[in-house]
Amino acid sequence: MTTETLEFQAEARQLLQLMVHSIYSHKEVFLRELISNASDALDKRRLAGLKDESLKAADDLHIAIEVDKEARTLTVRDNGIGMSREDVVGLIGTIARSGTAEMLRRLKENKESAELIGQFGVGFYSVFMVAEKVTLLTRKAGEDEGVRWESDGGGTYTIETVEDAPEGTAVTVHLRPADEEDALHDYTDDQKIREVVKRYSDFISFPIRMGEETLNSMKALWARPRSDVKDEEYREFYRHITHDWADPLEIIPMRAEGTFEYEALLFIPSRAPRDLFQRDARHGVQLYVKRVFIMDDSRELLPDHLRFVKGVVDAADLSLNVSREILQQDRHIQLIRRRLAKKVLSTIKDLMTNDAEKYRTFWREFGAAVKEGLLDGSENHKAILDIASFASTAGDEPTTLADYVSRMKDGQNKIYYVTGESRAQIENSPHIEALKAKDYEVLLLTDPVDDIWVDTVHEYDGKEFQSVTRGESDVSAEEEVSEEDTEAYKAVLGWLNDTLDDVKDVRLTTRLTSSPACLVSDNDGMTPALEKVYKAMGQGFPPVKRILELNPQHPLVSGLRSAYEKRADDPDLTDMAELLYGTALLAEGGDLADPARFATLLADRLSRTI
Ligand SMILES: Nc1ncnc2c1ncn2[C@@H]1O[C@H](COP(=O)(O)OP(=O)(O)OP(=O)(O)O)[C@@H](O)[C@H]1O
Repeated sequence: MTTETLEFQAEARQLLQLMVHSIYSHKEVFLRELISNASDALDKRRLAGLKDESLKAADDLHIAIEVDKEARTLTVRDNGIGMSREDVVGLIGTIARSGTAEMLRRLKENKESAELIGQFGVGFYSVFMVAEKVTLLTRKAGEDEGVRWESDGGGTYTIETVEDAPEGTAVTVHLRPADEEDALHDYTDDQKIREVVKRYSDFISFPIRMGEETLNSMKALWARPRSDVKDEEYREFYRHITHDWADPLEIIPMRAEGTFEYEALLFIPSRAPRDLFQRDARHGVQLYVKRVFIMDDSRELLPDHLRFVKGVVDAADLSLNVSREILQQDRHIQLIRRRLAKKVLSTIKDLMTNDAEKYRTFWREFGAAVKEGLLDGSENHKAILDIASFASTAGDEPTTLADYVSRMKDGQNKIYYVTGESRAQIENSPHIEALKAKDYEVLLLTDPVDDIWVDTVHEYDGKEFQSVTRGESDVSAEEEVSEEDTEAYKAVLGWLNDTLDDVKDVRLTTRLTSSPACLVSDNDGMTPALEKVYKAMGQGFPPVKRILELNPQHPLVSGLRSAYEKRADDPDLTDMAELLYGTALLAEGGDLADPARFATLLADRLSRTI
């Protein structure tokens, strides 16, 4: 058979370089990675056999560890799904994993990169921390020919077809000489191997054998009572199923007995994945049926707004052949989903009371996703509002709604909020001046989803949500607009209304104390932030016109009035009107339609005042 020499893909080469020169002190994790891959391959093999008679799996699915002290090799062998030639080139020769570029960047930048390697969990390539050379022999289930792959971790690898490979995969590591100083232990030592397997891979559900001896207990972690399981075991398991290097924020074991039995072991990660808001991203938990792995990324078992939750659900009464379509309709699955969702939310509620810091991390990472649950008419609105927190004018720390309500002033009966892109942009918005003057608190909502749920959820604890940028102000620092002012401004307001094409109406307000003007929406009108959300979703709308509100107490506004009374035809006044409108737009963080024109008008005005 001819042997071909191929090059690793560029990113893969870089990663290999880092492995070969690694000074990471826990190099033994390479064994964890090989066992983890073998275990995944065995899961896939068993599943393939269930789905296709002709692929009926060998009875004895297992992992074997073989050592040759003379040759200084360690082999991890499985009789799992195996790989075809294309698989090997595609899976081993390249790195498709998302986030690799980011990982490489951080590894290169970071001085302590050695420790980061372990944290990232670099998979198969970690073997090059301990290997001079690696040989992989594999045959895919159902195929006749096998493949032999070999590399020393430099820029290339060789690959050849072989006739007599056993089904499954064997990875043979040609070990570098042991060097305790470099944290290179002797991985041909039985005792060391036992220790490493026990430490990292005890829960693997297939036997890991060395000679006659089985090294792992194989106990499914979710089937063991919590009091029996060490936190470290949970964390290893979490790493095994998620490939997340950071420890989970919270571990939630569950068990239901009775008519429909299931066990679940859920994890709340400590940070959000970068694709949390990508529609087609992989999310969800693993589904098992009576300890048999059925599928990854099952999104049917948790509502979408909890898609970041990881873990395992083992249902007793499902068919092993269950498909995603069946899952979507299955009554029991819906029941499980409701229970899991309730449990996750109640766990967060407990965190709020018992571990404020963890709660804050949770909400910072996942709050925006959880709030999506407020949109779907789900039964958990109340539970979600209870665990939500929001930035507010009351202080730097986010507040819960319950705390907001407890701080409400006498006479205040609504929960006021303003939406926008960032706290900095909205906390000084002119709209909240009057509320500030009265010392009313305003929630500062900055997630895109906030603009939508405030429309579907109308109240909390009997208190209505009220946007400060919509409708007539019902909170005035002063009295109502006086009749005198109404009369005096009638003419100039009419003229402004005709002059400014971009606004729907111009009126006086008492909601402003220090700003000259602001823009508000009709009570049922769309807010600018919501317009942006729709635009981002690809839904355009004709621009929605808003109402320009003026503060009659402001010298600019009263000045404009008296100027208009004296010289209504002066073209300068039109420029002033435009500047006034532009200022209101800028004050709320909006975008000017023609910034250059605004700047020219402003410069022109200013130069005349010098
Ligand atoms: N023993 C094996 N049997 C079958 N396929 C394997 C085996 N080892 C690796 N593979 C295939 O190669 C791919 C790459 O493995 P690698 O360990 O680099 O990444 P991963 O397992 O996907 O992610 P990670 O190791 O970071 O968890 C695997 O996803 C799998 O498809």
